[in-house]
Amino acid sequence: MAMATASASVTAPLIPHIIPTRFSTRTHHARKLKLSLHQSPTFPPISLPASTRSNYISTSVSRAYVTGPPVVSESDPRIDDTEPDTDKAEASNLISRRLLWSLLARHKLRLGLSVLALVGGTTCTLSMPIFSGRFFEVLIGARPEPLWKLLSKVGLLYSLEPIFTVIFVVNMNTVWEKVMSTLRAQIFRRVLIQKAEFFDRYKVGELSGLLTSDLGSLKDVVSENISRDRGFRALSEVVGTICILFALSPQLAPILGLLMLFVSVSVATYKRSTVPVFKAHGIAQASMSDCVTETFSAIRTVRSFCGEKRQMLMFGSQVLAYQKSGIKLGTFKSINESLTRVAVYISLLALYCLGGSKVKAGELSVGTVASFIGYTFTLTFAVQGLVNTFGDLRGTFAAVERINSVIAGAEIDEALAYGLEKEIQKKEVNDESIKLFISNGAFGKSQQLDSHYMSALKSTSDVGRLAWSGDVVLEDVHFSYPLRPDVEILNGLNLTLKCGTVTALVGSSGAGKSTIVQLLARFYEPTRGRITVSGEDLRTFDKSEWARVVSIVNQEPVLFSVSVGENIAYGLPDDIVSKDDIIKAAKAANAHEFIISLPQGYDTLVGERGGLLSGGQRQRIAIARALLKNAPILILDEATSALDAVSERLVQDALNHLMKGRTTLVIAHRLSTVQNAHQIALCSNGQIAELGSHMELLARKGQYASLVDTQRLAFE
Ligand SMILES: Nc1ncnc2c1ncn2[C@@H]1O[C@H](COP(=O)(O)OP(=O)(O)OP(=O)(O)O)[C@@H](O)[C@H]1O
Repeated sequence: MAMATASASVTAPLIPHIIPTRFSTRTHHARKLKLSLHQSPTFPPISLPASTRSNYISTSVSRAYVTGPPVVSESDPRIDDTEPDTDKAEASNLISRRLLWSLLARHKLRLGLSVLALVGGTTCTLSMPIFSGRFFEVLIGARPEPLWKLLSKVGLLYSLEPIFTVIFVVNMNTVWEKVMSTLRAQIFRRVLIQKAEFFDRYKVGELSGLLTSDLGSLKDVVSENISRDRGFRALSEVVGTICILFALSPQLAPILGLLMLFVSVSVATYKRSTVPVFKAHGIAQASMSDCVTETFSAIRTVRSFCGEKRQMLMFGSQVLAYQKSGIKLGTFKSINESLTRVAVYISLLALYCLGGSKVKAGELSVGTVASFIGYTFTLTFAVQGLVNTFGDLRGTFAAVERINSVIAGAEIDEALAYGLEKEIQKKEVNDESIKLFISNGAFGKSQQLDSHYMSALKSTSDVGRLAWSGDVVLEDVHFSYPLRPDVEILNGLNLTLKCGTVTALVGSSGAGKSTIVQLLARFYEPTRGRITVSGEDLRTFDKSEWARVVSIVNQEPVLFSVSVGENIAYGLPDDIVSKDDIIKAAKAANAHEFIISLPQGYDTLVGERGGLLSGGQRQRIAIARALLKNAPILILDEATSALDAVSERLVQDALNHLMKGRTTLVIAHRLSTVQNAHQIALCSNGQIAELGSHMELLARKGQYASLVDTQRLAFE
């Protein structure tokens, strides 16, 4: 583009008009589950790997579903899980041609207007050289038309062309921005409802790349190609120019037109082949900036190791690499720019020779040759724009394939997806940002909510009531992480968390304590066995409902980079939380005092992941957040080891307050917590090996007693 503009400025004096981006005992449940994995009523069906399917249809899973009636009868048409292969392929591709068309079809009026403006603008552009030719003919007296009349027509063309351009660009851009917003929102939602193993498999950077650079490439294919010398306009200008050349001079057009096409395509293809040089310069710049970021973010480590010289060496070599690629880039830039001119010069020279001789022989008018000069420029720039557009398309196809391959190979967490769908539907339809996530059928029939499945799930009030009044029981729980299916982490674990009491979970590192927490939080589901609350299998509740009754406070709580107040209010993300409630929660969490001493009090920003606060402050905010949430079940990864004595006491007081009256499971790190718990469970070899009070377990002189012996100091 820059090159084209530069070249255009050279030619501008010659030709003034060239101015150049988702239950009973037996196999029903297993079948239903298998089905729903294939035929999500909310999202396009996803084909599962064979290993995953067999997990879901194992008898142990059906055993898990012993609480409710069968949801889907044998006659239900959805039981048939065979689908045509083409449908499967189409369904697994989130971004398909069909989807893009259906999203574009929502903007028929704007698209129609764009097409009209494109035709109008191209007509104006392509008419200009004709009028230039006539202008010369009038000047030399070869055309008996008054000059003012001709100039007024030229003036009209000059006024209309920019108007058509504005109408075309504004409408195309608006339509594409809207399509891209819907796509971006839907991909975000699709990633958000993936099973936990999806996030084990892909790095955060890879996922954010899908939504930023990959989707950005799809956006650019239109946004960057609606300018005068790219995309549709370039295509229409190339086709139009060739037609006009033939109409003006059937003798000259085959030779000149083909020559111009050949030269322009060759130059444009060569220029396109230099794109890696431009990219290499960008990569050199990125490495230089990575080096700066790494050095200054780890400045204390650099200083403590006297690493300044090493960092200088590293930065120096990056600077030299950047310099080298910059010089190379400059050379290629100038070659590219010159080549554009060479393309124009060759075409012009051929025109002067052939056209000139025809004029001399009286076979062609001066005006026609003058028009040909204009078309030489139009064709040269339009062809180069077109080659660039095709190059962009290649990158876009690769990006779309990347998005589709990541999404197609993944499984939607259905219990989460259904709950989310219900939530979205509850929201005010006027809320613009939620509207983006409502696909209105654009993502296929399967996007509609399966009310049959939904009605089978227990209502929200049920979960809350059951969790506040009943025990949470892990019954014969077996579990392997999906990414390591051969390694059984839990093998027939049984544990009852008595309602309103504290259970301390202890065990050696890697025993599976955090895994139990992950299952209780339903980040993963047991491979065999079940977890119940008041006797009801957790899988009969959608995950959003379950999430509302469980609070988790981690060892290293993650805060969002918003204000302290907003972080506490996140305990109830869908509600408007009053400042009084936030302060109440903060006070109960021993956090109020330090918060009001911050520069902007509750409005103080906490920085990335809460980095502007101390570890103890972050934990107390997380505790305040959990207090505000007021969930009946509490999971605590007690961690006070990193805190000083004062912080530790403040955090411990806050935790004691939080645990009161709740069914609590705490991965205990401190002896005092273990001693004060109603029961202690020792996890070993994927099972609860010992269970009882501190004194009972000590008297047993088993693993717990030796753990206390060997780690007494750590506990205290
Ligand atoms: N996402 C995962 N995918 C695969 N394996 C995992 C995953 N998370 C944990 N594991 C494995 O599961 C086993 C149990 O890990 P877990 O984190 O539950 O132990 P833990 O008792 O909490 O240990 P610690 O006290 O050190 O935190 C370990 O062998 C670990 O490597």
